[in-house]
Amino acid sequence: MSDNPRHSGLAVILGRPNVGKSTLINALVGEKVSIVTHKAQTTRHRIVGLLTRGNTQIGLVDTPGLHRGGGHALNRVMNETATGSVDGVDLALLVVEAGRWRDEDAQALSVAASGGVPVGLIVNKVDRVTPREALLPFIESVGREHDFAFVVPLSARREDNLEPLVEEITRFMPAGEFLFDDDQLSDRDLRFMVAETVREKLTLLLHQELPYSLAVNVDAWEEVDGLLRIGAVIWVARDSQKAIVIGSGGATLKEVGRRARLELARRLDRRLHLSLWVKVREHWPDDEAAVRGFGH
Ligand SMILES: Nc1nc2c(ncn2[C@@H]2O[C@H](COP(=O)(O)OP(=O)(O)OP(=O)(O)O)[C@@H](O)[C@H]2O)c(=O)[nH]1
Repeated sequence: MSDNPRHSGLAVILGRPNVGKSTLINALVGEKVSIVTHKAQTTRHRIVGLLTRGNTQIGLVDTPGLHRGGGHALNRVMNETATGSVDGVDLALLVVEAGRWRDEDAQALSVAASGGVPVGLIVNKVDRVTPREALLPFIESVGREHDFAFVVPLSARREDNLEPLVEEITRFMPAGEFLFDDDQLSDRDLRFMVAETVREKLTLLLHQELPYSLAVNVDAWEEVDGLLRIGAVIWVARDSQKAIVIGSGGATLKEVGRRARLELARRLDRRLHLSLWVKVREHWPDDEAAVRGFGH
């Protein structure tokens, strides 16, 4: 038995879109908790992934990417979510892309620093930089932007150099009982996980044509004799998008349902039936009430 006291806390992950935040969280937690695609703006929700190592439990808070401009209500809500997510955490982690520092990175840094907590710098995608020494001038120049608590260069995609990051984060977790159950991977409920899985399959299948203006809402959930029946609505903004989501002869929607069902049956470890409907709600990304109603 160890007498070491437990430590538990929250680390928020910030960074402009596409720097690899979701990939990093997935690599750290070792389970898919957030969707990853090649497109920016896929992470719209605040997500907590949990990492428990020995006596320390780290809650990772994901944020939507920080967007400039914010003409759409959707962007505004996303920026507010990102800004609010630094409140009440123990550590902020700023993720940047090796060799690329942009205005949006500076913006993300100012959000990270606004909480008054230590900010650690993560330089991701180092696999793209050869030779490795070419990284040093970049790290030095970004280091001048803020008094960072630490700097860890890594590759989230290749899961390279993650351990030093976990050690650094661990140093900033305050003493205290675990905030979450040991085996809990995500604080989001199962319905949310189902909605995200459906949205992910749609995003992957419709890559070029995909409207960002797409949301998934689980509205039926019933378990009878070991069979889980789930119903979900895919909301789109226009009739033309509805046609794209359904596909010729319903093929696209059917394939989305098939892929989502297979993955969910495996993850939830039970038999399930998934029904999907497509509904139109015009211009929902411009409608702040609708955006909030969808849980952003
Ligand atoms: N080469 C390389 N690519 C990476 C690495 N980490 C992530 N990527 C890629 O970068 C792209 C964006 O990754 P995401 O994890 O979706 O980025 P994000 O910061 O969560 O993006 P938003 O959801 O838009 O905020 C994906 O194509 C990833 O595969 C890495 O270490 N090396």
